[in-house]
Amino acid sequence: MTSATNPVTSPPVFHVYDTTLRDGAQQEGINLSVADKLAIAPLLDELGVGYIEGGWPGAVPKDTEFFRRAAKELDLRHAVLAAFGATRKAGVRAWDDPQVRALLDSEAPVVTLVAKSDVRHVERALRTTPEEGLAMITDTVTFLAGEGRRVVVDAEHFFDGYRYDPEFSRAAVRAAFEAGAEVVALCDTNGGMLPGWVEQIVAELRDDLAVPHGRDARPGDPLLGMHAHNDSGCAVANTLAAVDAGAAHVQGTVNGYGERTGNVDLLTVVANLELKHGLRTLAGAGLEETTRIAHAVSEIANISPYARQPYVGSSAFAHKAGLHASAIKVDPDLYQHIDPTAVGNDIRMLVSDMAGRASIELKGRELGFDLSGQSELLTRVTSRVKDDEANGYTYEAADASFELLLREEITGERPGYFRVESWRTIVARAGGRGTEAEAEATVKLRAGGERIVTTGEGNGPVNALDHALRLALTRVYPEIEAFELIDFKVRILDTEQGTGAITRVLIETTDGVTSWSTVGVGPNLIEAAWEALTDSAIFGLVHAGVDPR
Ligand SMILES: CC(=O)SCCNC(=O)CCNC(=O)[C@H](O)C(C)(C)COP(=O)(O)OP(=O)(O)OC[C@H]1O[C@@H](n2cnc3c(N)ncnc32)[C@H](O)[C@@H]1OP(=O)(O)O
Ligand SMILES: CC(=O)C(=O)O
Repeated sequence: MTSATNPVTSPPVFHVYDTTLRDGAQQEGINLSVADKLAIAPLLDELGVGYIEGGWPGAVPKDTEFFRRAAKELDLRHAVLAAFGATRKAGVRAWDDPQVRALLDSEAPVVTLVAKSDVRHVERALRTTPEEGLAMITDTVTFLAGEGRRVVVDAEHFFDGYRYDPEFSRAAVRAAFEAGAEVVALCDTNGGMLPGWVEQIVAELRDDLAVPHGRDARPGDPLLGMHAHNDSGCAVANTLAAVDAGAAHVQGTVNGYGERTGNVDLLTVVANLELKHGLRTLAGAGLEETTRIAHAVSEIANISPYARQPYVGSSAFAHKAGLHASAIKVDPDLYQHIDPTAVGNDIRMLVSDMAGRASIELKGRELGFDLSGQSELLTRVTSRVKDDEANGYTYEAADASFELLLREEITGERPGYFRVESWRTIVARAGGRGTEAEAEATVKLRAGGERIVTTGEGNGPVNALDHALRLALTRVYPEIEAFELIDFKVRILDTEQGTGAITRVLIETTDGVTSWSTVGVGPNLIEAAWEALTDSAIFGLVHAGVDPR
């Protein structure tokens, strides 16, 4: 039912070229250390890309160091390293240009040269003639190929240049091939192309230069490649259009990191090529490791994963609408374009006011409860979820609270770890504005056959309540010590009845191994937080396998 097909063709020549460590690092907010790059490269190799562009040695000191250490420390099984740099400067000889020499010194087997292929850039940015612009390409490629390096040329601004003056852009690509470049990657540097334009230009250029179509290419043939940016939101479509038109080399970055709106997401491109086009493009662990590797790279880059990222995002196979769930119950493929396990991802059911009984049954299954055939229970839970959500709760962001609700409906009661008698909190400020507030909370509860009264302090009322609750429960349930509150979100909601605002609090707790989220709703922040805190403690104890004492 899914539109995916199994990989059927292994083209004799097809390059997956990763530039996360170079172009990806050009993203605002990313700053990769040498150690970060040395940690990401093996992940890319494990995925099975053919090329890892490590950076620009000679221009960026960290990148010079990366290549020095990579030669000693990396043991790549599938990928080769590529050093990125520019063609020689205008008016100097290639071997005299220190930046060209730095590319040789990097000892990378592949050198990728950014070359101007838009005549306006040659004249206005390089401030030289078209003839010298072409000579810069010819000389630099000839020199590096003569030194035994495999050369890729990134034809910068190729598409914009071709639309303005096709003759010069074509001549730039021809010059690169004639001087010995193995691949010329056509760059949509400004990211403004549309798929139809790309397809037409690549096809035209391939015909003009007699470059074989990717599907017919043999080792040693000149290859065209695609390097896309996402400024018009078409980077993936443009890359696929280039492949359709005969490109046999795709460049991109993990998670689409890159300048401005990013480079093309190489993971999406590869998943589309493998699962939709039936092309085997990866040499290593392959697609099933994609989700893990996407998240590992985002962890190292210190960028939160994007939930709605195609294929690998946590929402990529998350289903919210009740009607979807009812069909998924029959056959998951009815609402999925591929089997998520093909890319190492998983289906998830979201519980909300849009849920139906099928959603609850499937969510229950996900949580380990078989609710099939329990029609009355499913109806009860569904309507309780809808009522609660109308009152401000949100279960799709609080799986743990939903599980407690479900357990309560199944057994008729909440797990009885403790019984709260009362709680209160006060905030005091010693001086005026700018002085630190101090909060204190007192909790009275019954647990383990005793009455426990504790006082906790904190830098705010919720923090003080958390401390007091923990102090009380730890006496009977020392397991609580491992729990830590890691996220706290507050939202003020308007009630539908127009009786004023209510507050919703979502908290995330970890035991160091897993984490869980709970929700609380109340007329103010403190009451809402108290509900979320107590749910969090109960859920943590249930999942630690602790019996009520
Ligand atoms: C499209 C892309 O994303 S390509 C990758 C871009 N990445 C980066 O820029 C990151 C690393 N860059 C750097 O460290 C610096 O910008 C450097 C070292 C490359 C250049 O910095 P500087 O030496 O200070 O040069 P400056 O900024 O003054 O000017 C750039 C020079 O490169 C020349 N140049 C620019 N593009 C090219 C090119 N494709 N080929 C050859 N020369 C080029 C310019 O004409 C100018 O030459 P000039 O010094 O003779 O005037
Ligand atoms: C080379 C490159 O990164 C570009 O043209 O976008």
